Amino acid sequence: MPNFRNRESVRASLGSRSPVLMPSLLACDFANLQQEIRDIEATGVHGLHLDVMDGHFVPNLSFGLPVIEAIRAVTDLPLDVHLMIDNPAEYAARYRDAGADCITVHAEVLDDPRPLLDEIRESGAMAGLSLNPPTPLETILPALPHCDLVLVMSVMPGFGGQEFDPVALEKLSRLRDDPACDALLEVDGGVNPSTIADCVRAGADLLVAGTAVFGADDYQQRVDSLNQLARSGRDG
Ligand SMILES: O=C(CO)[C@@H](O)[C@H](O)COP(=O)(O)O
Ligand SMILES: [Fe+2]
Repeated sequence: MPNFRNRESVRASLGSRSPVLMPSLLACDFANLQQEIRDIEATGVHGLHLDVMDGHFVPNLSFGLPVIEAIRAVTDLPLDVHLMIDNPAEYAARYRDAGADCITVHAEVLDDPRPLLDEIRESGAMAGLSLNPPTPLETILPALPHCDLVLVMSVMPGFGGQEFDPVALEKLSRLRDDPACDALLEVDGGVNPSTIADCVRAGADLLVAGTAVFGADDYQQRVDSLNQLARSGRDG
C-alpha cells in the first residue's frame, strides 16, 4: 500500500531543506530500476522526480501508473510526479492513488488550472504547476495562491540531456520576488554542475537533475558536488 503523507508535511520537509536536489529517474537504468533507487537513496537525497510522458503533450513516452506504483512500493522518499500529459484532470487522482506526494500539471493544457490544483490539494498531495520556456509567467500568476510548487522548465519537456535555457532564471527571480508567491520553486532541465548554483541564486528550492546524476560513474560523488554547488548558490 502507498505510504500516504499529507502535503503540508512533505512541503514543510522539502522547504526546510532548500536547496534540494531531486534526481530524475528518467535518466536511470530502467532494467535495474530497484537497484538504481537503492543506489540513489544511499546518497542521502530527499526526493525523486518522476517524469510521466504521453506521446501527445510531449513527443516522447516514458512510464505511467504501474511504474509509479512499483516505485512507491520500494521507497519512502517523497515522489514528485511531473505529468507531461494532455489530460491531467483525468489522471491526477489516479497518480495520487499510485503514491505520488506531489503532482505537477502543465499550464499549457489547462484553461484555468485552479480547480485541478485544488482537487490535487484535496487529495492530500502537493499541487504543482509547470510552464514551458516559451510560456509567459503572466499565464500562471492568477493560479499562484493554489500552488504548493511552481515547476519552471529550463528545456522543452520530453527528453533528458538537453541544454539549460536561461529564460528559466528570469522566471525564478520574478517568482521569488513576488509577494503573491509562497510556493516552492523547482527548476527542471539541463541542471548540472555548471548551472545549479545560478538556479539557486535565482530562487530555486528544488533542483531536478537527470543526466547530471545518473550519467555519473559515482552517484555519491556527483550528488555531494551538486549539493555543495547548490549551497554555494544559496550562501555565496
Ligand atoms: O521533465 C523532464 C524532461 O521533460 C526532466 O525532468 C528531465 O528528466 C531532466 O533531465 P536532464 O535535463 O536533467 O537530463
Ligand atoms: Fe521533469
